Amino acid sequence: MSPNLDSPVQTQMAVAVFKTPLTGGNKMEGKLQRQSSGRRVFVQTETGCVLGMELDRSDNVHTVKRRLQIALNFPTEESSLTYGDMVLTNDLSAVRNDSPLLLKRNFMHRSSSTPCLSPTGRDLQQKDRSGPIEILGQSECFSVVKQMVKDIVKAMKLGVDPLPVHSGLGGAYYFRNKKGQSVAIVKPTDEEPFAPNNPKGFVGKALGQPGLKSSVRVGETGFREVAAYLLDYGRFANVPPTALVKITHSVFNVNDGVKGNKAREKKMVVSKIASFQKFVAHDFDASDHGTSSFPVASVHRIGILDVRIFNTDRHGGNLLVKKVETFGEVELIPIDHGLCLPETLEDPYFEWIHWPQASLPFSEEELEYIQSLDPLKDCEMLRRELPMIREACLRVLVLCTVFLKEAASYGMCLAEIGEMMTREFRVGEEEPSELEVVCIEAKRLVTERDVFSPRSDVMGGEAEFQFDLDCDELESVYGSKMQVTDDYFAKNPFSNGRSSLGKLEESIKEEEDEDYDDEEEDEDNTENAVPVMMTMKDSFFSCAAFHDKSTSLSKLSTSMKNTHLSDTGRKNSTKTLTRGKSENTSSGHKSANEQLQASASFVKLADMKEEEWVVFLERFQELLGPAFAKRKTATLSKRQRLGTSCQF
Ligand SMILES: Nc1ncnc2c1ncn2[C@@H]1O[C@H](COP(=O)(O)OP(=O)(O)OP(=O)(O)O)[C@@H](O)[C@H]1O
Repeated sequence: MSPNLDSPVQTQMAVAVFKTPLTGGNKMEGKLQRQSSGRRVFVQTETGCVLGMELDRSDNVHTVKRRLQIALNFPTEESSLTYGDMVLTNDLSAVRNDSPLLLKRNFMHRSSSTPCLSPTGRDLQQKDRSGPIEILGQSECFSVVKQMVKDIVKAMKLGVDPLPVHSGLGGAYYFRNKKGQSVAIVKPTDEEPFAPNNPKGFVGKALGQPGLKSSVRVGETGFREVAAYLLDYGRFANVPPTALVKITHSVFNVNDGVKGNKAREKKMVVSKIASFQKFVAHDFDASDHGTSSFPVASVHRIGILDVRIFNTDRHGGNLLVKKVETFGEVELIPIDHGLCLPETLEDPYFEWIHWPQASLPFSEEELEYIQSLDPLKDCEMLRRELPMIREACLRVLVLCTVFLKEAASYGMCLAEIGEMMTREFRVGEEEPSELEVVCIEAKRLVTERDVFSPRSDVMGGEAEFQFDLDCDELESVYGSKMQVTDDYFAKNPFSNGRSSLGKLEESIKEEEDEDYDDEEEDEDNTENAVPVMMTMKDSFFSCAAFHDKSTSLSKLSTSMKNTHLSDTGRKNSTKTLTRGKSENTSSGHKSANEQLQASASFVKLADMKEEEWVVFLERFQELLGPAFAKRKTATLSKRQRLGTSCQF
């Protein structure tokens, strides 16, 4: 048998043999599916081949691989079946109904241009009974999508073909109703930029490798689009309904062995995992038009979403603009959220950051919405609806939501929040954003808590602020499993959405108590005890009061407000990143995990153990006050210099 896992031709052939797609969604099959007590999964190979299969209770990784081997005619011994962060060894009980699984080859030197070998056409044992468009997920939020699917399937049966979208870097298709009107835009995950079947020449990577943004893997933008929709509670920011689907059609692109070349003479039906988003008729996008007519509320709402999901791709083209009846009014429709929720903090992109609307204060309603956000619930919901989502992405979501809530309750406006999240870029080098600086410091405090425990023998001397970016020597951020247990969030103090000040005071109080206990305990161990102050010495939070046991709460918070985040400290104590270098570095012999990690990351969230992460979040929240104070001072002096005024 040939090692032709990457063969796209097989994909087409295998799926074609399993069923005739346009009739595959018939009533009988739907019925069969519903009657089955088992789960249905969609297995995707690294080159995008998708196969739907029903799992019995007795199924395990071995039996699934065997079926794939028969169906797709490639050896599966040297491959792993992955499910988000999980590499499935044998047991499949964690896999939920309608989940996409990825079959990855174990060796790294693969090429997405492996020559295609013909399938044997042997009698296939596993039938793919799924219909032409299957929604992956059960959320009620998908009811709108269900109706669209029905309309499209009807039109497909009548021969109304989808139309390829020419703009954008990835493969995208407008699927239409029987009147020929666009109903949905479908973006297959294996046609993303750099993915094996990208129709626009941007190919060269296998699914699961770092993509256009190094903190978002190839093939993983689809579920992010869905996450943005699901997180947009009450359609606050107006994200169009979006679902993940398994979709079968001959319009989709499959490249041959030569990079970027399309070589399919005759179109064959092929199944893909794709994002499926409601098509919204619009007049232009935000890059084509002046922004002064954009409603303040719309800008704020989209900005709030972008901050929560750490959107790295909010450029003008990703904001559709629709004229409304009322004179001069427009509606904004945010699209393309495939590059949100990266696996690590990087440089976000917020087009709205310099729009005057973003500098206006949040309204009462917006503040209420922000305060009602609960990152615990968000994570629970996303794990439920999108079980393939990586914990690293959820950590970014939690961090950003906490940041947003704290910032808003401190009185920061959207522009200030966005600026604090954005990196400075000077002479080809990137410096960490203010948000990252706070994270780096919080992480240092967590580390020091471990290293400089009261009984530690280590006398560290200069507790220099260090951040090591030498990626090669570090355990992979993404590979290292975050030991997240079920009760993690029960313990996580950041889940209740309580006001920042209360939380801050509480944790400081706890810290005082803790320190007091430590003090008592260590009275007899003074030789070994490491003075906490020492560890703070060179921190850019060089605020002596911070850990002073005798400091009263009020004194403490005043002194923290007066603390300066020193720019020199920031420069000296953190390494800068050279954008070109970090993004263009050859992947060499590194694994996909290592390559992701080697991306432009100043601070890793995913490598912390559960307990560390909880402590980290506490420290992070405590450190935000001084950071906001510093930003306020900077904004004030800038305003004084420039004398700005915004009028709407
Ligand atoms: N929900 C939608 N409704 C209507 N048109 C849409 C929608 N989503 C996308 N489009 C159109 O399709 C085009 C391509 O979509 P999109 O930007 O999401 O694709 P992409 O390949 O991810 O693009 P990019 O390279 O800019 O990241 C958009 O510029 C827009 O014109």
